[in-house]
Amino acid sequence: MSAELSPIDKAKFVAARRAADYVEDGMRVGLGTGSTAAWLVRCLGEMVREDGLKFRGVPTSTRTAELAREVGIEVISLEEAKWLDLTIDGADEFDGELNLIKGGGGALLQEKIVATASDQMIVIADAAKEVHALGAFPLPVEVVPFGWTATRALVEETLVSMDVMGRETTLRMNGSQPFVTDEGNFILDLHLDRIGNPRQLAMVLNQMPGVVENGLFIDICDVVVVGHGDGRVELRDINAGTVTEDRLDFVESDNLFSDLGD
Ligand SMILES: O=C(CO)[C@H](O)[C@H](O)COP(=O)(O)O
Repeated sequence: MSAELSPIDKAKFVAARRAADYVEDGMRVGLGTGSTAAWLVRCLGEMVREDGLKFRGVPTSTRTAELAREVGIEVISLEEAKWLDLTIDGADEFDGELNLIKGGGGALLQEKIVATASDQMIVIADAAKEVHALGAFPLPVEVVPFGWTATRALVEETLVSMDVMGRETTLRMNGSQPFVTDEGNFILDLHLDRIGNPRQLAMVLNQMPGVVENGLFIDICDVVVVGHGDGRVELRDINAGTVTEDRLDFVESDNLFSDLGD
Protein backbone atom coordinates (compact mmCIF):
# COMPACT_ATOMS: atom_id res chain seq x y z
CA MET A 1 0.00 0.00 0.00
CA SER A 2 1.14 3.53 -0.65
CA ALA A 3 1.62 4.31 3.05
CA GLU A 4 4.44 1.74 3.22
CA LEU A 5 6.51 3.48 0.57
CA SER A 6 9.18 5.97 1.62
CA PRO A 7 8.96 9.65 0.51
CA ILE A 8 11.83 9.01 -1.91
CA ASP A 9 9.95 6.13 -3.56
CA LYS A 10 6.82 8.28 -3.77
CA ALA A 11 8.91 11.02 -5.41
CA LYS A 12 10.32 8.54 -7.93
CA PHE A 13 6.86 7.13 -8.55
CA VAL A 14 5.13 10.47 -9.23
CA ALA A 15 7.94 11.52 -11.59
CA ALA A 16 7.68 8.21 -13.46
CA ARG A 17 3.88 8.25 -13.53
CA ARG A 18 3.82 11.81 -14.91
CA ALA A 19 6.42 11.02 -17.57
CA ALA A 20 4.42 7.98 -18.68
CA ASP A 21 1.78 10.44 -19.96
CA TYR A 22 4.25 11.53 -22.67
CA VAL A 23 3.97 8.09 -24.30
CA GLU A 24 1.38 7.88 -27.08
CA ASP A 25 0.04 5.12 -29.31
CA GLY A 26 2.45 4.08 -32.04
CA MET A 27 5.56 5.54 -30.42
CA ARG A 28 8.96 3.86 -30.20
CA VAL A 29 10.25 4.62 -26.71
CA GLY A 30 13.65 4.16 -25.08
CA LEU A 31 13.27 2.68 -21.60
CA GLY A 32 15.92 3.65 -19.04
CA THR A 33 17.55 1.67 -16.26
CA GLY A 34 17.46 2.05 -12.47
CA SER A 35 14.86 2.20 -9.71
CA THR A 36 13.05 5.29 -11.07
CA ALA A 37 13.00 3.86 -14.60
CA ALA A 38 11.62 0.61 -13.15
CA TRP A 39 8.63 2.59 -11.80
CA LEU A 40 8.15 3.99 -15.29
CA VAL A 41 8.21 0.54 -16.89
CA ARG A 42 5.64 -0.70 -14.37
CA CYS A 43 3.41 2.34 -15.01
CA LEU A 44 3.62 1.82 -18.77
CA GLY A 45 2.89 -1.89 -18.37
CA GLU A 46 -0.25 -0.95 -16.43
CA MET A 47 -1.28 1.45 -19.20
CA VAL A 48 -0.74 -1.27 -21.83
CA ARG A 49 -2.80 -3.81 -19.90
CA GLU A 50 -5.55 -1.54 -18.56
CA ASP A 51 -5.87 1.24 -21.16
CA GLY A 52 -4.77 -0.55 -24.32
CA LEU A 53 -1.75 1.75 -24.89
CA LYS A 54 0.14 0.48 -27.93
CA PHE A 55 3.83 1.34 -28.14
CA ARG A 56 7.14 -0.46 -28.56
CA GLY A 57 9.99 -0.13 -26.08
CA VAL A 58 13.75 -0.27 -26.56
CA PRO A 59 15.34 -1.20 -23.20
CA THR A 60 18.73 0.15 -22.13
CA SER A 61 19.76 -2.96 -20.16
CA THR A 62 18.97 -6.64 -19.76
CA ARG A 63 17.32 -5.77 -16.39
CA THR A 64 14.93 -3.33 -18.03
CA ALA A 65 14.24 -5.71 -20.92
CA GLU A 66 13.24 -8.47 -18.48
CA LEU A 67 10.94 -6.16 -16.49
CA ALA A 68 9.38 -4.67 -19.64
CA ARG A 69 8.49 -8.12 -21.02
CA GLU A 70 7.20 -9.18 -17.62
CA VAL A 71 4.72 -6.27 -17.45
CA GLY A 72 3.48 -6.76 -21.03
CA ILE A 73 5.43 -4.15 -23.03
CA GLU A 74 6.41 -5.09 -26.59
CA VAL A 75 10.22 -5.02 -26.63
CA ILE A 76 12.22 -4.36 -29.80
CA SER A 77 15.91 -3.69 -30.46
CA LEU A 78 17.29 -0.29 -31.45
CA GLU A 79 18.12 -1.80 -34.84
CA GLU A 80 14.45 -2.71 -35.33
CA ALA A 81 13.27 0.68 -34.10
CA LYS A 82 15.90 2.59 -36.16
CA TRP A 83 14.94 5.86 -34.44
CA LEU A 84 12.98 6.68 -31.29
CA ASP A 85 10.28 9.24 -30.58
CA LEU A 86 11.22 9.49 -26.94
CA THR A 87 13.51 8.10 -24.26
CA ILE A 88 12.59 8.25 -20.58
CA ASP A 89 15.35 7.48 -18.09
CA GLY A 90 16.54 8.25 -14.56
CA ALA A 91 19.69 10.15 -13.60
CA ASP A 92 22.12 10.36 -10.71
CA GLU A 93 22.42 14.17 -10.91
CA PHE A 94 21.04 16.99 -13.04
CA ASP A 95 22.01 20.66 -13.09
CA GLY A 96 20.23 23.87 -14.10
CA GLU A 97 21.11 23.34 -17.78
CA LEU A 98 19.66 19.81 -17.62
CA ASN A 99 23.10 18.25 -18.02
CA LEU A 100 23.36 14.92 -16.24
CA ILE A 101 25.52 12.37 -14.54
CA LYS A 102 24.28 8.88 -15.33
CA GLY A 103 25.59 5.35 -14.96
CA GLY A 104 25.06 4.68 -11.26
CA GLY A 105 23.34 1.49 -12.39
CA GLY A 106 26.12 0.69 -14.86
CA ALA A 107 24.03 1.10 -18.02
CA LEU A 108 25.43 4.44 -19.24
CA LEU A 109 26.66 3.19 -22.63
CA GLN A 110 23.36 1.79 -23.85
CA GLU A 111 21.54 4.67 -22.15
CA LYS A 112 23.55 7.28 -24.05
CA ILE A 113 23.21 5.46 -27.38
CA VAL A 114 19.45 5.14 -26.93
CA ALA A 115 18.96 8.72 -25.70
CA THR A 116 20.91 10.22 -28.57
CA ALA A 117 18.90 8.13 -31.06
CA SER A 118 15.69 9.80 -29.80
CA ASP A 119 13.82 12.94 -30.79
CA GLN A 120 13.43 13.77 -27.10
CA MET A 121 14.97 12.65 -23.80
CA ILE A 122 12.92 12.99 -20.63
CA VAL A 123 14.64 12.40 -17.30
CA ILE A 124 12.69 11.33 -14.23
CA ALA A 125 14.23 12.10 -10.87
CA ASP A 126 13.47 12.78 -7.24
CA ALA A 127 14.28 16.33 -6.11
CA ALA A 128 17.46 15.24 -4.27
CA LYS A 129 19.15 14.63 -7.64
CA GLU A 130 19.25 18.35 -8.47
CA VAL A 131 22.69 19.99 -8.00
CA HIS A 132 24.21 23.38 -8.59
CA ALA A 133 27.33 21.82 -10.17
CA LEU A 134 27.72 18.20 -11.31
CA GLY A 135 30.28 15.98 -9.61
CA ALA A 136 29.28 15.10 -6.06
CA PHE A 137 28.04 11.79 -7.45
CA PRO A 138 31.07 9.75 -8.65
CA LEU A 139 31.32 10.00 -12.43
CA PRO A 140 31.10 6.55 -14.08
CA VAL A 141 33.44 5.91 -17.00
CA GLU A 142 33.07 2.67 -18.96
CA VAL A 143 36.43 1.17 -20.00
CA VAL A 144 37.45 -1.99 -21.85
CA PRO A 145 38.86 -4.65 -19.50
CA PHE A 146 42.10 -4.96 -21.54
CA GLY A 147 44.70 -2.74 -19.92
CA TRP A 148 42.20 -1.10 -17.58
CA THR A 149 44.93 -0.16 -15.07
CA ALA A 150 46.78 1.74 -17.82
CA THR A 151 43.52 3.46 -18.75
CA ARG A 152 42.95 4.38 -15.12
CA ALA A 153 46.47 5.84 -14.86
CA LEU A 154 45.85 7.91 -18.00
CA VAL A 155 42.52 9.16 -16.64
CA GLU A 156 44.13 10.14 -13.34
CA GLU A 157 47.04 11.94 -15.04
CA THR A 158 44.61 13.83 -17.22
CA LEU A 159 42.48 14.89 -14.26
CA VAL A 160 45.61 16.27 -12.58
CA SER A 161 46.61 18.17 -15.73
CA MET A 162 43.07 19.61 -15.99
CA ASP A 163 43.19 20.62 -12.32
CA VAL A 164 39.90 18.80 -11.65
CA MET A 165 39.10 18.60 -7.96
CA GLY A 166 39.05 15.19 -6.27
CA ARG A 167 40.78 12.79 -8.68
CA GLU A 168 40.45 9.49 -6.81
CA THR A 169 39.40 6.75 -9.23
CA THR A 170 37.96 3.40 -8.17
CA LEU A 171 37.13 0.25 -10.11
CA ARG A 172 33.47 -0.62 -9.55
CA MET A 173 33.16 -4.02 -7.92
CA ASN A 174 30.45 -6.67 -7.74
CA GLY A 175 31.43 -8.50 -4.57
CA SER A 176 35.04 -9.63 -5.03
CA GLN A 177 34.93 -9.34 -8.85
CA PRO A 178 34.90 -6.27 -11.10
CA PHE A 179 31.39 -5.16 -12.07
CA VAL A 180 30.87 -6.09 -15.75
CA THR A 181 28.48 -4.07 -17.93
CA ASP A 182 26.01 -5.52 -20.43
CA GLU A 183 28.66 -4.80 -23.09
CA GLY A 184 31.35 -6.75 -21.18
CA ASN A 185 33.27 -3.70 -19.96
CA PHE A 186 34.42 -2.39 -16.56
CA ILE A 187 33.44 0.87 -14.86
CA LEU A 188 35.80 3.36 -13.25
CA ASP A 189 34.09 5.73 -10.80
CA LEU A 190 35.74 9.17 -10.69
CA HIS A 191 35.38 10.88 -7.31
CA LEU A 192 35.62 14.50 -8.36
CA ASP A 193 33.52 16.55 -5.88
CA ARG A 194 32.71 19.24 -8.45
CA ILE A 195 33.12 19.33 -12.23
CA GLY A 196 33.88 22.88 -13.37
CA ASN A 197 33.60 22.21 -17.10
CA PRO A 198 31.54 19.05 -17.75
CA ARG A 199 31.48 19.56 -21.52
CA GLN A 200 35.28 19.68 -21.75
CA LEU A 201 35.73 16.72 -19.38
CA ALA A 202 33.27 14.60 -21.37
CA MET A 203 35.18 15.26 -24.60
CA VAL A 204 38.62 14.67 -23.07
CA LEU A 205 37.60 11.38 -21.45
CA ASN A 206 36.17 9.98 -24.67
CA GLN A 207 39.41 10.66 -26.55
CA MET A 208 41.42 8.30 -24.33
CA PRO A 209 42.31 4.82 -25.59
CA GLY A 210 40.43 2.28 -23.47
CA VAL A 211 37.56 4.61 -22.59
CA VAL A 212 34.32 3.51 -24.20
CA GLU A 213 31.96 6.17 -22.81
CA ASN A 214 31.47 8.46 -19.85
CA GLY A 215 28.40 9.22 -17.74
CA LEU A 216 28.19 12.94 -18.55
CA PHE A 217 25.11 13.61 -20.67
CA ILE A 218 25.61 17.11 -22.09
CA ASP A 219 22.87 18.78 -24.19
CA ILE A 220 20.99 15.48 -24.48
CA CYS A 221 18.14 15.93 -22.00
CA ASP A 222 15.13 18.08 -22.99
CA VAL A 223 12.89 17.78 -19.94
CA VAL A 224 13.42 16.72 -16.32
CA VAL A 225 10.32 15.57 -14.46
CA VAL A 226 11.15 16.19 -10.80
CA GLY A 227 9.10 14.23 -8.27
CA HIS A 228 8.52 15.20 -4.63
CA GLY A 229 7.48 12.92 -1.78
CA ASP A 230 4.28 14.93 -1.20
CA GLY A 231 3.03 14.26 -4.74
CA ARG A 232 4.16 17.49 -6.39
CA VAL A 233 5.77 17.25 -9.80
CA GLU A 234 7.87 19.92 -11.50
CA LEU A 235 8.46 19.88 -15.23
CA ARG A 236 11.79 21.49 -16.13
CA ASP A 237 11.71 22.07 -19.83
CA ILE A 238 14.92 23.32 -21.49
CA ASN A 239 12.80 25.62 -23.69
CA ALA A 240 9.67 26.36 -21.64
CA GLY A 241 11.09 26.71 -18.10
CA THR A 242 9.48 25.22 -14.97
CA VAL A 243 5.86 24.20 -14.46
CA THR A 244 4.67 22.81 -11.10
CA GLU A 245 1.75 20.39 -10.83
CA ASP A 246 0.09 18.83 -7.80
CA ARG A 247 -0.20 15.12 -8.58
CA LEU A 248 -1.44 13.71 -5.30
CA ASP A 249 -4.00 11.87 -7.42
CA PHE A 250 -1.16 9.57 -8.53
CA VAL A 251 -0.13 8.81 -4.95
CA GLU A 252 -3.69 8.25 -3.81
CA SER A 253 -4.63 6.04 -6.75
CA ASP A 254 -5.49 2.66 -5.26
CA ASN A 255 -5.55 0.61 -8.43
CA LEU A 256 -2.16 1.82 -9.69
CA PHE A 257 0.18 3.15 -7.04
CA SER A 258 -0.76 0.65 -4.32
CA ASP A 259 -0.37 -2.30 -6.71
CA LEU A 260 3.01 -1.02 -7.79
CA GLY A 261 4.17 -0.68 -4.21
CA ASP A 262 3.92 -4.42 -3.60
O1 LIG B 1 22.02 5.97 -14.93
C1 LIG B 1 21.39 5.10 -14.40
C2 LIG B 1 21.68 3.66 -14.58
O2 LIG B 1 22.86 3.48 -15.31
C3 LIG B 1 20.21 5.44 -13.55
O3 LIG B 1 19.30 6.15 -14.30
C4 LIG B 1 20.69 6.27 -12.40
O4 LIG B 1 21.68 5.54 -11.70
C5 LIG B 1 19.54 6.61 -11.44
O5 LIG B 1 19.10 5.45 -10.80
P1 LIG B 1 17.91 5.47 -9.75
O6 LIG B 1 16.68 5.81 -10.52
O7 LIG B 1 17.88 4.06 -9.20
O8 LIG B 1 18.23 6.49 -8.69
